[in-house]
Amino acid sequence: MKLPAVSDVDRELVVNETFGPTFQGEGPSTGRYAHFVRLFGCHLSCIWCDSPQTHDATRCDLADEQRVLSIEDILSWLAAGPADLLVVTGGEPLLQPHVVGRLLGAIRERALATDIEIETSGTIAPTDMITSAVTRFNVSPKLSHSGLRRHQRIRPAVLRDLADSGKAVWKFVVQALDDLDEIQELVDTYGLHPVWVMPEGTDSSTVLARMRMLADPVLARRWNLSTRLHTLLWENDRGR
Ligand SMILES: Nc1nc2[nH]cc(C(=O)O)c2c(=O)[nH]1
Ligand code: SF4
Ligand SMILES: [Mg+2]
Repeated sequence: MKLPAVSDVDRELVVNETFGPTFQGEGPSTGRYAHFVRLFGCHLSCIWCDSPQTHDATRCDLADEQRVLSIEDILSWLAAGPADLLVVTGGEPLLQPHVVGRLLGAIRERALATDIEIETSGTIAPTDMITSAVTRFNVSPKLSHSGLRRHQRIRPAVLRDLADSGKAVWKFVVQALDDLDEIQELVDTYGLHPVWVMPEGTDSSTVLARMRMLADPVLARRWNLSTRLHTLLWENDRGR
């Protein structure tokens, strides 16, 4: 019997941009030398989304923002400038699970990155292949200020899956001090640990002001505080 050929869909990624070297700007690896693949597409629509070009046709010309790259294209790009940390972000990277799994497997096989992180909203469960390839999931469950309904942004089974992977950190985007109570409820309900709190903001003065507002209250809860280093350094520049 003739086996079906692997479909193109399994070999090709829909990408918004690749960039680096730069620094990982968020979460536990902040400051690390890093390369980024930003995948196209997101099923959510957070009011304050800082990457609308990945999915929001009302704000961006999406035809201009997407390109189809093969796994080999990305491997060649990484081989040309060897990565220490590869960050796969979006959009929502877990919308392309099969091809992302194959890509990450190939990167591991060829040792093209020391560590791999995925930035995800925590609303789509990762495949086993992805989970075994990554160093860490930086999971950002969205709070009510995202404008999303709770059932869109909080998927209990997915949160449990990610927590069970042993590779998740929980990075919450915060605008105001009241948001910390909302995080606490999610942390207590779903057993989320460790917690990272990160200010929402796409300009350095907002990020700094919110970090100053958050510092003591975050310490009081024994949580971690993330900056947005790329925003402090380069404001809202694309490809940084
Ligand atoms: N430097 C830098 N670090 C980042 N960490 C997460 C990012 C993202 O857009 O998900 C990001 C980004 O866009 N730039
Ligand atoms: S989940 Fe991320 S990419 Fe999607 S709309 Fe929200 S902030 Fe933007
Ligand atoms: Mg960003």
